[in-house]
Amino acid sequence: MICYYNHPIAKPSLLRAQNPMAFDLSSDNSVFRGVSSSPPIRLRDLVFVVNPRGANGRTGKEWKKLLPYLQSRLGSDCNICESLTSGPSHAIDITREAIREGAHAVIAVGGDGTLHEVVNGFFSDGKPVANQNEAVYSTALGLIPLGTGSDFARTLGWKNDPREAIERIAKGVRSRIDVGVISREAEGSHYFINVADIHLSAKAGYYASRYKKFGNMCYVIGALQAFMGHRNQDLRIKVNEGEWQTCSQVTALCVGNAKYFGGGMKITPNADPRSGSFEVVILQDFKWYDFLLKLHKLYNGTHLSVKNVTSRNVYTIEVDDISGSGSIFIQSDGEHLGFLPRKLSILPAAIEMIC
Ligand SMILES: Nc1ncnc2c1ncn2[C@@H]1O[C@H](COP(=O)(O)OP(=O)(O)OP(=O)(O)O)[C@@H](O)[C@H]1O
Repeated sequence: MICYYNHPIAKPSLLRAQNPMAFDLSSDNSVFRGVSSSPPIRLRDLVFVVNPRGANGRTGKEWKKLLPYLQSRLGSDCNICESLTSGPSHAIDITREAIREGAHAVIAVGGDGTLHEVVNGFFSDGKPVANQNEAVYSTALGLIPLGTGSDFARTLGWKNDPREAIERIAKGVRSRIDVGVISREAEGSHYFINVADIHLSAKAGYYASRYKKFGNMCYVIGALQAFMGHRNQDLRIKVNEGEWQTCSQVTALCVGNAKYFGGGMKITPNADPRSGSFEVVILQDFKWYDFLLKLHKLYNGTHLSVKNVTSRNVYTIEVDDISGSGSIFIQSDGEHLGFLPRKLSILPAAIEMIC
């Protein structure tokens, strides 16, 4: 059965079974019982958070076509709740509400931006969102990749095939997946599942978001625009709570929980979201022509052997903008987070994901 969940503020009651002929809602909100004398049937509540505007509207169209298949494949075991997002950040609210109501899984349907918002919805005020039904299970994250870039799916080796994604959801196998927690002075925590990055790449991402109608080319256009007026900056970093060290003339600093950003650029090729650590790749003293000459290496992940590119495996990293310029862009999974404050730290956290 399908329940529709299209309100700006998610309505808890819509998580329940809707067909009284088939199911009788028990006093226990989390259990649906058959009306016959058969033993209790536990249906999994799956909340699909769909960005109808993802991939220039393709996500919404594909989702409509997919829904009958989803219903036939999962409908006998699951309550399928569809929730269409109405705009940026809505997926965060829907996810928090669904977790509080005891959903078994919240499934992001769209691109990396939607996935990023759903991941952020797993947390609130710096803590994991708690299920208010005191259920013994925790809510898992799921993904049907239907966006422009699908960078996270790429890291896990998943094809952009929604039916394959539905098979994964049907099997329901869960794994622990890392997420990065960004903490800034005077700001709440922010979470990423792909890559958090600082300076040129973040500025490029900011401009790229204006050219989404050009598909993956938007990232190249954004990068070229970002180089205009760009200046490399000295930064200090502290990894694994060790000593502060200066990194001179930083072009970009990328913290990878997963391997890709920018629609297929393999920026942190050794990152693994199941490892409990991040790969930090730092590009130093790059000129605009270095970027053009080495672009293909950034895409295929062979840039680590290039001069002025370093990579290290870290558990935590702190970044200090010693210039105090306040003009260094930061982004988290492609979301523009403003400018680097004097201090920023990145730590690991984890959630369960249907893999
Ligand atoms: N109804 C909506 N209208 C406009 N924007 C929306 C709506 N719902 C969500 N969004 C925003 O759209 C952004 C991009 O969505 P999404 O990631 O699904 O697609 P994409 O940009 O095509 O894919 P990718 O991020 O993989 O490149 C999200 O970060 C979200 O803030």
